[in-house]
Amino acid sequence: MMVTTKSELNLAVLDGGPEIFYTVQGEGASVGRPALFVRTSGCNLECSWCDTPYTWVFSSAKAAVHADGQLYSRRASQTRIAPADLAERIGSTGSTRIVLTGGEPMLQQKSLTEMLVNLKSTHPGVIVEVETNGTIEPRMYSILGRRTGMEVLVDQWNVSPKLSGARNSPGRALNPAALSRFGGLPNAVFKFVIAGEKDEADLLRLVGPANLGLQPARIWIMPEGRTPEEIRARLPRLAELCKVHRFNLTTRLHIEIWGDKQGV
Ligand SMILES: Nc1nc2[nH]cc(C(=O)O)c2c(=O)[nH]1
Ligand code: SF4
Ligand SMILES: [Mg+2]
Repeated sequence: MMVTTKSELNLAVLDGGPEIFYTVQGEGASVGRPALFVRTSGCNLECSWCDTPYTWVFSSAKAAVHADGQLYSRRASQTRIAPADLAERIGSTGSTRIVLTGGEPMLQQKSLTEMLVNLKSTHPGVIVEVETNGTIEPRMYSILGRRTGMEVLVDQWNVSPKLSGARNSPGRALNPAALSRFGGLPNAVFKFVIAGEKDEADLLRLVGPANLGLQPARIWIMPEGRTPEEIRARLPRLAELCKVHRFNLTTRLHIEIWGDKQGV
């Protein structure tokens, strides 16, 4: 049975409709895998190097903290869709791998839970990945008399805690309770954007035994950069860091292929 409620999802806009696009996963543990991306709008962080500012820079105060300094119109940048309608749209593409990203998708986890209950009931084989900044823990909800939530519906969590190079206000980017919760999920992998040497030190402290105590095999490190040149310039140093600490290295494959474009 379809779940229908009034809680609509807020998605980013691409070509006048919701931002849904078929591409290859460009980052992290599933890099290179074909997948349908769905981009939610809205974020609880304000990363200076964010490559999707059109999902959250809707005030001049926010424009002032982003590297581009550009202000976006909320009206033009957001569109609403019912969870059941989104599930229908995703299902009709025949895609077998879905990546929910943002913005921060976990801000809308109740509506996404409804969407996924619908999608997985009609298309049980689809694999769902979520890109999250790791500040918001998954919760359980009662839907059609069943307890369910993202924790049971998501196949792979790509958790990307933000380090000091992202320049969020102190204490905001790292939620220790949420991070240790994700750390305890067997299907969560971690992806760290490295924007400079300070981020390398932050990373070693955060993943080390005194903090998260993450196994290096679950950690991917990725260069910050919105051009192929920036990414290539940073990769050699990150490769050495991976060799020393046994982290995994990821490029930003979609940037290398298509550049910094929306919908790829
Ligand atoms: N191809 C591609 N791979 C991605 N992996 C994570 C992305 C994101 O924006 O979260 C992303 C994206 O925007 N495009
Ligand atoms: S958490 Fe992600 S979407 Fe939000 S500001 Fe940072 S990079 Fe952008
Ligand atoms: Mg992206």
